[in-house]
Amino acid sequence: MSTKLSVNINKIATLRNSRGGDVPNLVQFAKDVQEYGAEGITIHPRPDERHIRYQDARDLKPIVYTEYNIEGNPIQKFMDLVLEVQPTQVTLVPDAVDAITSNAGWDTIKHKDFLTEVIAEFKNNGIRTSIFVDPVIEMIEGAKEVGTDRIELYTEEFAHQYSLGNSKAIQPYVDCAVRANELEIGVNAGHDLSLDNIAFFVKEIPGLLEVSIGHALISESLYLGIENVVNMYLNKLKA
Ligand SMILES: CC(=O)[C@@H](O)[C@H](O)COP(=O)(O)O
Ligand SMILES: NCC(=O)COP(=O)(O)O
Repeated sequence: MSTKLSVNINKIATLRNSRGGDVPNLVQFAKDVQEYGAEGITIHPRPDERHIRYQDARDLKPIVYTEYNIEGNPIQKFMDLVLEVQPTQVTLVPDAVDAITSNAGWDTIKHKDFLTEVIAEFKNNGIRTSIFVDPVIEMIEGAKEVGTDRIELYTEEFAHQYSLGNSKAIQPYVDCAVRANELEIGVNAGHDLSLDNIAFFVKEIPGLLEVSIGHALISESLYLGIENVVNMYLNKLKA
């Protein structure tokens, strides 16, 4: 079993929106990265539509033939969109509306009843569920209680520590992945993963099913080219 690469295209929408037109075209970009080898497309339509717009989620649906992952805080408007679009997977993220980016995982104990209800709604509609969590064992065990198919390990702290030379920061993620595997919860990961840290991360994490990568991948592509970078990630994931 190898780890799938899902390309988060939020930053393409950021660039598009900056001039008010349709360049770069988001749909064409999603078609192209799949052709280059991406095994999924991830988007994160935020309530203020600062980058991905709700209409983008609809426009992308017919052209995503790999895995389609829509991330977001399950406010009613988001839930309605996901149920309408029917992606492969929905990833629930407890974002504050004004957050500059995703910056925390779910408290799966405190929000057990809410998450149980929301997850059941998506699963009853045939959509695979994942929830964004910090690498804390109790949160993984809470994830089992709410019935999610998968978790997404929030990897910002790992990425930051790894960049400082502290590779031991991987340990909580290893422990949580082991526990998730024991509980038969699928393991995804994302946030600040990059060409610098991905090979080490994927080597150490047991049963890693998917990584979703956007900010670093798009930034690296400015220098190395998107087709080249997608294949660099694929090679590191399959090594
Ligand atoms: C949940 C997560 O860490 C990312 O998927 C998120 O989509 C990043 O959002 P921005 O692209 O708005 O920073
Ligand atoms: N879920 C993580 C994601 O989709 C992309 O996060 P990042 O690579 O933009 O930090």
